[in-house]
Parts: sequence; structure tokens; C-alpha cells
Amino acid sequence: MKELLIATKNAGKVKEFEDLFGELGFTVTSLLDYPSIEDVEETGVTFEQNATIKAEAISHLFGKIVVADDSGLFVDALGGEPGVYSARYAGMEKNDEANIQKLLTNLEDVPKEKRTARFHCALAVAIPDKETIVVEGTCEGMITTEKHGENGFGYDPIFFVPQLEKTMAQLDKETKNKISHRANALKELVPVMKQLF
Ligand SMILES: O=P(O)(O)OP(=O)(O)OP(=O)(O)OC[C@H]1O[C@@H](n2cnc3c(O)ncnc32)[C@H](O)[C@@H]1O
Ligand SMILES: [Mg+2]
Repeated sequence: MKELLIATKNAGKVKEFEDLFGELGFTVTSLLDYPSIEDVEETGVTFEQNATIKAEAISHLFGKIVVADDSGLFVDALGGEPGVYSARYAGMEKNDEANIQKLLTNLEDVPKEKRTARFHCALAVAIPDKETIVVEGTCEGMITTEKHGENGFGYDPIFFVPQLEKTMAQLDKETKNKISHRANALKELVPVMKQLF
């Protein structure tokens, strides 16, 4: 099996990448396996920039191909917030529950039909001495008024997927890994990974 380092400390993402890249014949390691490595500062204003920053910083450190994911939620009624600040929406401790509660509060007076949103994911592949490659994926949905479901991570309990009539957190992982923004970005990455490995 080929090994692939993902420049993330987000356990929810790691679990999904273990399944998604596992299907492509990779074993996944992440920055959770290297706790002494500092968080890479996300100074970009787009998901693509932040994914590139994370992938290139860790690729330079390890001298090998590294994938990074920068992802989050655009909510139309909030002018696209929280966007690239999705992880830190309620503060630097990046607490999922606090992020959810802040979003629900900010959407309190927004009627059901106006609660449209989309998850967005940028995946960057940093390759030593070569151009970084970035692919992106989205998933359309609506923000619910309360949480439903225990699966997944982050904003999943309040992200309703109309075509499945469930929140992301009510989906089993196989189904989420077919329709999510991360799965849609990864579909774009498959030909690239086949060339690189
Ligand atoms: O930067 P890394 O180390 O990858 O970890 P992170 O958690 O900081 O990740 P991001 O900067 O990409 O921020 C992602 C935010 O968007 C949320 N998010 C991303 N993908 C998600 C998904 O599939 N389901 C629910 N929330 C998601 C997640 O909870 C974070 O709040
Ligand atoms: Mg982050």
C-alpha cells in the first residue's frame, strides 16, 4: 500500500480521508501522528490559498508529496459567512458545538426557504520541486433550525441535504463519502494521484 500524508489535525477529516484514499490503495497518515508539529497559519482568503499554504508547508518539512484540505460552509443569508473562517467562527478553540450555536443564532430570523448554503472543499497536492495542484468540490444544502444526527463532524448536524432529505450527520459514512464536497473534490484528484503514484 502507498502511504499518503494529509496535512490536517482534524480527526473528522482524517477518518474520511482514510476511507476515501483507502479505496485508491493508499494508507493515510496525518499531522495527528506528528503532534509536535505546530498548526500551519491559514493566512489565505480563499480555501484554495489555505489548502496550498498547508500542503506546501508540510511538504517542505517532510520532503514528500502532501495533500491538504481547506473546507467550510458558505451561508447565503449571511453573505457567504463563515467561509474560510468556518473553523474559527465562534473562536480560536475551533469548537464545533460553539460554531453551530453561533450560526443558528445568526440565522434565527431567516425563513426556511432562505437558509440555502453550500459546503466547499479545496484539496491541494504539494509535490517537491513541482507546481502544487488544487482541486475543489461543493455540496449544496440548507441550514436547519436544530441539530439532527450523530455522524460526521463540524457543521454536519445542521447541514440538510435536500436530495437525501437528511442532514449530513444523519448519513452513514459511505453515503456522505459519495455526495460530500470532499468526495466531489477527490473525484477531480483521482487522475492526478494515478499519475503521481
Ligand atoms: O486546517 P485543518 O488542520 O485541516 O483542520 P480544520 O478543522 O482547521 O479545518 P479547516 O481549516 O479546513 O476548517 C474546516 C471547517 O469547516 C468545517 N467542515 C469542513 N468539512 C466539513 C464537513 O465535511 N462536515 C462538517 N463540517 C465541515 C469544519 O468543522 C471546520 O469548522
Ligand atoms: Mg484549519
